Amino acid sequence: MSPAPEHNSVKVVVCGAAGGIGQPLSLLLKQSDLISHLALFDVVNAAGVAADLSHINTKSKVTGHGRESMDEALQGAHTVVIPAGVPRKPGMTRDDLFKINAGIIRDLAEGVAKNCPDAFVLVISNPVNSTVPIVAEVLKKHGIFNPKKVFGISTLDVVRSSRFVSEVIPSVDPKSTRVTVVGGHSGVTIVPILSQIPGHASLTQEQIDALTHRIQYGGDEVVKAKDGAGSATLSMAFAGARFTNVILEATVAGKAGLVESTYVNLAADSSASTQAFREKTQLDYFALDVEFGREGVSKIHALPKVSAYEQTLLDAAIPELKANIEKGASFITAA
Ligand SMILES: NC(=O)c1ccc[n+]([C@@H]2O[C@H](COP(=O)([O-])OP(=O)(O)OC[C@H]3O[C@@H](n4cnc5c(N)ncnc54)[C@H](O)[C@@H]3O)[C@@H](O)[C@H]2O)c1
Ligand SMILES: O=C(O)C[C@H](O)C(=O)O
Repeated sequence: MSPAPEHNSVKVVVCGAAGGIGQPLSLLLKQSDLISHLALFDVVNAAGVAADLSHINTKSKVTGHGRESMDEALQGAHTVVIPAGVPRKPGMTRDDLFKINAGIIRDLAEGVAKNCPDAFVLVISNPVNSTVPIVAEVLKKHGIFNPKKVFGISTLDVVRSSRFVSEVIPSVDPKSTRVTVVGGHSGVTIVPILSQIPGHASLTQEQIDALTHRIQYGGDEVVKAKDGAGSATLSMAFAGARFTNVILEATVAGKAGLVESTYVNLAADSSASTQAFREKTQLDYFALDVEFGREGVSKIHALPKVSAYEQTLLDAAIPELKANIEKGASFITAA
């Protein structure tokens, strides 16, 4: 077991820190007392963003690192958060981003292997269903993959679910109601388990259909509204900071019992129930509720009881997810 990091030696790196997500995410992370050094890496304008944030009177030191200094940025990191890469424009799927983002993620994962092999790696860049397997395969190639420490941030699906459900069921408080969202992070692979939320019985099937569709395609709503200027950035920064803070609270502050849905390698939990699920689905990655401890994943919660309707959603999600995972993994293994 690795020793708990001292609060004054927790370096968090944001890769893609000058982007639409990277800037507000870095701003939110600057507010954390658990971070002692916030390193901002980007191929453009990292120094400017870092200079700006460095004036905020919170605990962390802020440094900026440009194209030539990725190694310096990543050196000794505790946690690496990755929103680097291109976002969608109207008419594109997340998978259309693979051509450009796969190589960016591979190179960043190589940087992690070289400079901070023990780091927690939190991937935001799309297509998440494929970029997480890319990171894992690079780390496996170097013999350092720890499935308890690599995550796809699917928190935005959870955040949207809580908000959208509260608009339909007035008794639901969007802040305190956490909806379990499983599967992956794109279209039909996003499966919200609405049958488990309080007040579900009051929903008509038409409302369940509409809510499910809105959660699965919430990203498209933003892409359409931004009309060519990108995809969700502010809500993603909020979701990304929420997930990063959970990781820091569990691994640095030692807070027990924290649970968040995240896209994770199912080898992270060797329990019979997780391995039976892996066997049944034939999937190596799946978003499920995960409980965190000092070392990262402490437990992957079983898929909750699902309704017949949700089972049809899962049946549609699994083949697409499988193809997405294979595409990401083979980008490294077949190279
Ligand atoms: N997981 C999610 O729920 C979720 C939500 C929203 C967006 N995203 C994804 O996040 C990614 C970023 O979105 P955005 O709106 O911030 O895009 P953006 O274009 O505004 O910012 C991306 C940043 O990455 C930087 N970058 C590019 N290549 C890099 C490299 N090799 N190393 C370091 N930095 C590099 C760019 O210079 C830019 O500053 C996209 O792929 C998008 O699809 C994911
Ligand atoms: O929709 C996108 O492309 C960005 C992100 O994955 C989202 O869900 O908002």
